[in-house]
Amino acid sequence: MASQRPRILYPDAGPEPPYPLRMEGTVISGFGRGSKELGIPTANLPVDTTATPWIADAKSGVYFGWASLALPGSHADHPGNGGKIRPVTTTITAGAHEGSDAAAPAETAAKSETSDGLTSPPLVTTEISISTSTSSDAPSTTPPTNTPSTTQDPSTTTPSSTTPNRQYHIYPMVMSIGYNPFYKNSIRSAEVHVLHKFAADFYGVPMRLLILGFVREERDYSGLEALVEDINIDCDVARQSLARAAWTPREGVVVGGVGAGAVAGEAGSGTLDGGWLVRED
Ligand SMILES: Cc1cc2nc3c(=O)[nH]c(=O)nc-3n(C[C@H](O)[C@H](O)[C@H](O)COP(=O)(O)O)c2cc1C
Ligand SMILES: Nc1ncnc2c1ncn2[C@@H]1O[C@H](COP(=O)(O)OP(=O)(O)O)[C@@H](O)[C@H]1O
Repeated sequence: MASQRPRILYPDAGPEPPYPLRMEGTVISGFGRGSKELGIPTANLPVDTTATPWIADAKSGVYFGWASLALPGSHADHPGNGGKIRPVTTTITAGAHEGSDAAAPAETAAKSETSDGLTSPPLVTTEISISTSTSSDAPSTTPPTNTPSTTQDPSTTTPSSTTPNRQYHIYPMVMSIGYNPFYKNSIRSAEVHVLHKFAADFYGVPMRLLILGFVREERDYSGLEALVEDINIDCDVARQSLARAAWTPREGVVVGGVGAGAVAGEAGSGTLDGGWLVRED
């Protein structure tokens, strides 16, 4: 049963070779189904085997790790945007290896919050930063497309590719690499669900990924609800697996609060080398 899937993967000691794997690019549009059909938006990166040679041989499936985003200062979720961001105290889960059904029921999963980690049962108290926006989902302002674009989306955000000294902020993430057998895609995609509730889209924004482990193979499903249920469990697996010191970056701002004792904005909460995620271009 899906709910019996283990929630913590890999030893506490930290990622094992070939991880961490790195990938970076600019967020492009996909098929527009993530938000609308699944209630789980996914930020797509181009699958470019020149820029990312390892991806040619990477097993299709679900992975977890950390994403960093260089959001423009004008974006509501930019951590430096003091007017829109406030610290709150919340709780997160760690330690439930199996059996605890922390996943949202399939029928409520699409509308329940899956992207900010706030619905997990409590165990570890931490402090996180969240947007004060009351937006219940992440509506895309991008027109629907029939095929995923391979170029930068005409974004509503400020293009940051020309911005010097971009500042990256770190978020936990879960991602899919593959052909989405439920949708029978013919193009291989790399799509990241960031475990944070954003008030606005971030097409065109530079994103880096530090992939720390493999969760499961991609599957076909008899219905949308079963796919959403599994993705919600993937999110739980990522949150709980990352909530250990050796899996949490010691650098930068970790937004989302899954780190071992992590306090958003406080460096040094983990022992993982996350320098690449936040280094300036
Ligand atoms: C964590 C995660 C796991 C996923 N697992 C599967 C899967 O097992 N099978 C599948 O067909 N699609 C899977 N997907 C992909 C979704 O079907 C995909 O996000 C959706 O088609 C939206 O695509 P779009 O961004 O192009 O609109 C997964 C996505 C994520 C983020
Ligand atoms: N938590 C999130 N994780 C990933 N993308 C998000 C999130 N919140 C908002 N977004 C935005 O939503 C977009 C993805 O929406 P989606 O409906 O999957 O469309 P697309 O098929 O174009 O990727 C991302 O490119 C990003 O701009």
